[in-house]
Amino acid sequence: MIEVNAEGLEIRDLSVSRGRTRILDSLPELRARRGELTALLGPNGAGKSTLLQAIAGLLPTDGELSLDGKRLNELSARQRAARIGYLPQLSEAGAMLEVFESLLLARRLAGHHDDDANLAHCEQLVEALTLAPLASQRLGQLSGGQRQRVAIAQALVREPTLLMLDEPTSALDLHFQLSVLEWLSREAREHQRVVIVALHDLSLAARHAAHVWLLHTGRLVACGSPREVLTPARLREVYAIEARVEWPQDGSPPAIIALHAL
Ligand SMILES: Nc1ncnc2c1ncn2[C@@H]1O[C@H](COP(=O)(O)OP(=O)(O)OP(=O)(O)O)[C@@H](O)[C@H]1O
Repeated sequence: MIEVNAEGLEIRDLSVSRGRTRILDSLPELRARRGELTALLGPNGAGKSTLLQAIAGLLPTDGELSLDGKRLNELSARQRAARIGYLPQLSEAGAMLEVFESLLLARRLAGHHDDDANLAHCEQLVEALTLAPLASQRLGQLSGGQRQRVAIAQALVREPTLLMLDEPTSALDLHFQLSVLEWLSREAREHQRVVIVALHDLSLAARHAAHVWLLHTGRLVACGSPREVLTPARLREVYAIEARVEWPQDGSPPAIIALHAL
């Protein structure tokens, strides 16, 4: 029986600077719920990575960030690492490690110390993400898309309460774009995790996200369901594109088609 907990991640009046430059400016109250996939959207330079890094504790912040009612800045580094999984945009770390080894290591670093359970969990995940053919290859020998799938597994294997992935599908082929997003929304639902995914593919976001945060030049432009947020007028304003937005009545997936740049 899954315990439903709707608290999740809460952001209030958040500002983030890098050096003297303010990148995110007073984001108002925002919530990412347990059990849901939240898509973080916005054009290049909008502040998506900055927001994820700030939540992960990698950048100083003003304002409030809490997870299940507990303020993140009051957690120790170890407590944060156990609760939060963060997959950066590009990661080249650990090129000499083998894939399976890297998963075991990620799990131990997140505070899971039962070796038998760790082995069983990693084997299960490798199977589920169809990584078995890559299990004994070194990370440095993988293609960009294969490395990205392993990095997603490294974030998942930690079983964090809050899982954040920065453009996790950027190097993936069409099959894996769909299956990774399906996997992430199932992870959120079945394990009541908070999952936040920064994406550029608006159709994927519309199809898989329960909730969308749309950023533009360091500000929150809109949040809500994909259908509420992703309107042609807003896409014109934020992305400077003319787009066709389709929400079919027959249950087929939504589509957001960029027609031309303005
Ligand atoms: N390490 C850094 N030092 C200084 N400024 C930075 C740094 N990283 C990003 N910025 C600036 O912060 C702003 C937001 O960048 P960020 O990477 O958060 O955007 P993004 O929405 O993730 O963009 P993209 O879609 O291109 O990945 C940009 O103006 C960028 O130039």
